Amino acid sequence: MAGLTEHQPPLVIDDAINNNDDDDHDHKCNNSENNCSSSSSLDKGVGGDKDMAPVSGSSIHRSASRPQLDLSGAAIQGNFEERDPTILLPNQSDDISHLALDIGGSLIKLVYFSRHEDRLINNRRLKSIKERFGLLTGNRRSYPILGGRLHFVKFETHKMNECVDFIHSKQLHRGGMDSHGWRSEVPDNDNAVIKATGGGAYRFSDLFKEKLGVSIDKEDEMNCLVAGANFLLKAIRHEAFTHMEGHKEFVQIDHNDLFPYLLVNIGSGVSMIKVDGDGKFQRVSGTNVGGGTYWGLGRLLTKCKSFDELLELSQRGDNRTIDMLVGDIYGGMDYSKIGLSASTIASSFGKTISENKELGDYRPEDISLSLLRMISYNIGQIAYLNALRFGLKRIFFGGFFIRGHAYTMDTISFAVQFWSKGDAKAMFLRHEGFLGALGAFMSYEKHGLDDLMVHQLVERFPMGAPYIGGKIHGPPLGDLNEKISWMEKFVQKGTEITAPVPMAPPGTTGLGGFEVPSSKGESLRSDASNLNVGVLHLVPTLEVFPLLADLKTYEPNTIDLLDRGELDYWFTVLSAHLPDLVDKAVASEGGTEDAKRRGDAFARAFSAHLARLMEEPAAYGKLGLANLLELREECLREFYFVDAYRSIKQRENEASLAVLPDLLLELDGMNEERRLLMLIEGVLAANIFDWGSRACVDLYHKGTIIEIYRMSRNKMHRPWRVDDFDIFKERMLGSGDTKPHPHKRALLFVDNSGADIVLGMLPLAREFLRRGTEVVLVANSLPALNDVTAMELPEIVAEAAKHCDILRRAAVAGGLLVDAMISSQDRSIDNSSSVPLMVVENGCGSPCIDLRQVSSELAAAAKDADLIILEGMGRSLHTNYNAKFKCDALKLAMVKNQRLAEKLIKGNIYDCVCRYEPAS
Ligand SMILES: Nc1ncnc2c1ncn2[C@@H]1O[C@H](COP(=O)(O)OP(=O)(O)O)[C@@H](O)[C@H]1O
Ligand SMILES: CC(C)(COP(=O)(O)O)[C@@H](O)C(=O)NCCC(=O)O
Ligand SMILES: [Mn+2]
Repeated sequence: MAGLTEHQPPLVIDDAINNNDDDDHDHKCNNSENNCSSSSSLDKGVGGDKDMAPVSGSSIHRSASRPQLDLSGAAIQGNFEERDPTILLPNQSDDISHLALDIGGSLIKLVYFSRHEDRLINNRRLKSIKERFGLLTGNRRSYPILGGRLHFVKFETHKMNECVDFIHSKQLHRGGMDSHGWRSEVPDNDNAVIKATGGGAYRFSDLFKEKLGVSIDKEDEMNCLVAGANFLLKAIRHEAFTHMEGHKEFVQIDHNDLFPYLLVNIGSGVSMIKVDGDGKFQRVSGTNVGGGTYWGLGRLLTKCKSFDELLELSQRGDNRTIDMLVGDIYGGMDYSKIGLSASTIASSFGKTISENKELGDYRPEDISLSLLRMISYNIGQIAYLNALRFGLKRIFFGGFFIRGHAYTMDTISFAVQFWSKGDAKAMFLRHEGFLGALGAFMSYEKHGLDDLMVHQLVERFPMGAPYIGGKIHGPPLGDLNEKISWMEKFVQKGTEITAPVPMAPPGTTGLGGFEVPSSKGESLRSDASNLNVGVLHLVPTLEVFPLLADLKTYEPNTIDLLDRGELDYWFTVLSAHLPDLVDKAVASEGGTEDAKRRGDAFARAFSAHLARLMEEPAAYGKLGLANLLELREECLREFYFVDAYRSIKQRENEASLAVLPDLLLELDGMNEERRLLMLIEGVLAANIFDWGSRACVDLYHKGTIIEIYRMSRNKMHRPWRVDDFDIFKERMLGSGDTKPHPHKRALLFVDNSGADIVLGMLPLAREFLRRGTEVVLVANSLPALNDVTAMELPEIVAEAAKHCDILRRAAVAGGLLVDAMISSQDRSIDNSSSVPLMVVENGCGSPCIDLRQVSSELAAAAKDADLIILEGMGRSLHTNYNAKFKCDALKLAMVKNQRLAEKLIKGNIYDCVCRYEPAS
């Protein structure tokens, strides 16, 4: 649709409990043998149809802990004999709840929320776990917002008709509010009310009534700006950042120390608001020289057709031809006595008076830059003066004038820094232009957004849409086909993918002067501001892992990609892995034409993200290796690759289960001490099955799964590179006559499918069970590489339990084995005679884990745990290697990457880590 001047990715609000949702309802899954089955392996019971891949539950998850596609009631449409028949997803819905507008002098900002029906939890394992940990008994708060997304769109105000058409085409105006403040599905909208703020709420009130039949409920603009800013600053981890000399840094906001601050909203005009708390504020100043001035004057002086064009021109400008500099007045010298360098602007546009030149004699590029600097600097200065007036140290800048533009932010920051002598700080917001609209949205009563916590929001990155900037028809995540064609179109505009956003430091002289922007690229990329904003999913059930020793100092990432060498290395590794991954992904969906198209689009989208991050590592927030690895998984899901390694996982599970009985027999013939060593060795050896590691994948060509496993075991010589085994053994077995009490509950964070889980972690779990320690297997909510998921574990455990009484009784006690397997009489006997073996999902879909955001069931399971075992590179090295816990912690991994081995443990590839840290 032509009316969209630019697109902002949606703030996605979603829910973990309800296995429902997705707005991509018209995607057709064209593959009969794959994942579009309507029932899961669990629903079928253990030992069910082996031909069905044990991957999905009642829904296919697409984002961490957030189910995306509702497959319930899925049915083949048309001829069953046909190859690749279309499957309908009748319950896939995308009903719209709220719409709020901010109609400003230049732009209309639109925020709308789409939600999804609550669905029943029909997963037995989940139900049993939730019952066990009291998660179904009403001790959680009830969340009024469950499932859905917040979408952000903007239009130019003079194209109001297109905005109205957009609202109409999406039927965003239909329906009134129900008792929860939600839009109810009433067909007629006589009483429908839309919240709106900004001057246009008054100006266009009649038009809305006339064209859409809705009334506008006007909300105070300042109120909305403040509400929007407070929400963003409290609820989003990487919302605010500083930007100085091309360097962007995220600011951790302490919620208890947020107020007071100065909010400077640079829209058409500029408002400066002193904010003292929620709803407590005062508009203390403003200036009429704002975004409208830049856009208006700039248009007149340069004949630019769009704001972006004007901004883009400034990239190639040199303001020295327009501005009168200190050096011009002082014969090329600094005026150092008062701290002014020769390149300081003495008078904006000052040079244009003295020469005998017409407008046409000046380069539009230079004019645009002078204008941009004049206005940005002026606003920065006035903002600082107001901060000074009220003793405020922090100034947050919002409004669409900023547009994520590096030079604008640097100029403002410079002004604040220069005049305050470093005392006050300019900060910017990633959702810069949507503060008012968000505030209007929040003014709907009982929406539940205002008491959200940081850990309940998961940020994802927008795919597809951001890359084509202006000409977008709807929210980027709306429709798979559209998404793919965006990526396809993008190939034609190929250069833009890698065209750098000019982010190079402008280079200040340090004395108040700026050099010209040293732009790397030819143009301002149209998606520059879009890509700064991630997609936010609200997952009300996420919690902080309660066993973290100190949340404040916890940093999940071991490797900080701000180190350029590291970033370059991982960029190369992930790029090199891409073709292979695409092959696997396409094959996992049956290798159809549709799958190939999606595979192609995925590769492009992921490459584009990598390229973007290479240019600006902080584009999406603070970047660590875990974020990159997660981005890859999210990107796969974005293009509907549900589980790229599905068949590999299945094959490896089967091969490993076949040799498990022999292994258990061998272990049972050993004494305790030897057995414990063998078990830990076994975990480390089996961790070699990692399809994310280039080196390991190369190895797999050299033998069968079992041969590689044996080879790996045979190479397990102690001491390992990090070897705390003896301390761990002492805690487990004691020394001399002292027999320590067994742990009460162990949380085993498992990693890969196949040998890793079956021959490594399950036998270890069995040892704990044998010793009377309850075991909780903690596995991914969503697939990531070849990692085993919580959904797949019950079936694996059931298979293993066929050969092992300890596992069987514990699995029964833990509610893992379903009725089909045993009679209820057996169950009651078994229940009383074993500690339970349980499975919980961890709340994420990545090979790494950020323990600030885990599933509520994991958090509940952690309450009684006194030992945690983190296994695998992703969970115990890339993330959490330095994490400290309130309980005993064992970190086990084989290092399958040479660079990491050198850096982290001063060792080599295939070295092992057995790090044990007693409770701190
Ligand atoms: N695509 C765009 N079209 C027009 N103006 C834009 C665009 N992107 C950024 N701007 C800048 O943003 C300003 C509007 O900011 P905004 O926060 O929306 O304020 P308002 O509510 O007054 O419209 C414009 O005056 C212009 O400087
Ligand atoms: C993605 C991984 C962390 C998974 O490792 P795991 O947690 O399974 O031990 C690992 O495969 C990895 O770091 N790969 C990097 C790429 C490479 O070395 O080729
Ligand atoms: Mn793994």
